[in-house]
Amino acid sequence: MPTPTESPSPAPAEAGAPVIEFTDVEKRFGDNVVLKDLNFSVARGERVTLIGPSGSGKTTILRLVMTLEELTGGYIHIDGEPLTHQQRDGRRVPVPKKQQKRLRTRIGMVFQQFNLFPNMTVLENIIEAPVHVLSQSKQEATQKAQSLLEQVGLPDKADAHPTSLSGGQQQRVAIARALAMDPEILLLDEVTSALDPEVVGDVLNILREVADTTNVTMLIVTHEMGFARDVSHKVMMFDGGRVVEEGHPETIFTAPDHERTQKFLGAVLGH
Ligand SMILES: Nc1ncnc2c1ncn2[C@@H]1O[C@H](COP(=O)(O)OP(=O)(O)OP(=O)(O)O)[C@@H](O)[C@H]1O
Repeated sequence: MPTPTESPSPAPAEAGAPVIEFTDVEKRFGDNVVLKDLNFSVARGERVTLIGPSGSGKTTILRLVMTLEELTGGYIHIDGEPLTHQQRDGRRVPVPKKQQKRLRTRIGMVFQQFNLFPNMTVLENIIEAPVHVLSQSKQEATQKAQSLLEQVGLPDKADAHPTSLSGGQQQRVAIARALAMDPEILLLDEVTSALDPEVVGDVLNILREVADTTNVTMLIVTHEMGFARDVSHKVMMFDGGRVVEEGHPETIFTAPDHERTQKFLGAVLGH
């Protein structure tokens, strides 16, 4: 198990078919082409950090996987199944909504701004999807929620409302809510960017533990390069809507003579 100072070993070679696959993905907002002919794949259990200049489309990639944005070109496959569009008789057509919904239940996302339901208690936030989407009994979902609240260090907050919690506490609830669905894929979108510096470490340690103790596939957008280095098997750098560099974090973060890497690290670290 990696300690916080070690990088993880490469993802297992037997990982097999990709669990996330982008094929010729294009995303445009009006005339603004954000992603163009984007191709990459992520193996099962692999943890990949996306880095790149502001506006390069990192968040958009996560939101496309979560089906929060409409895919304007190309294909995304989850575990070999088309997520939003497929080819039929040489044409690109949408997949049935039911299929999209089913695949989506296997994906969890934690957002920069927590996105908890303010009118629900912490417990209600966590059990909402397991009960309504996975049809778990309320009792089963509540039991699991309690254990997740312990895992994130908030065992006595089940009845609290999100607004009465600090940012760090809200983010821990959001992590518990994502984990309550037992996701195969966890998307982390700058999850510490809205937090006070003194609580960032606590939240990252919870996520380190998730990385150490589960086989969940992770796509991570973060400015916390220490965290990225500790948990990622791979770092992918984006620019101009494409992957311009990828590699093991040790290679990417420590290549002193690599001009482009240094430029990107400078950009993300604000140097
Ligand atoms: N809902 C939207 N409507 C219009 N344009 C959008 C929308 N969401 C994102 N964009 C545009 O897409 C581009 C990529 O945004 P995105 O947030 O994915 O970049 P990012 O790499 O995550 O940036 P940052 O590091 O600053 O968070 C930007 O030009 C942004 O303005």
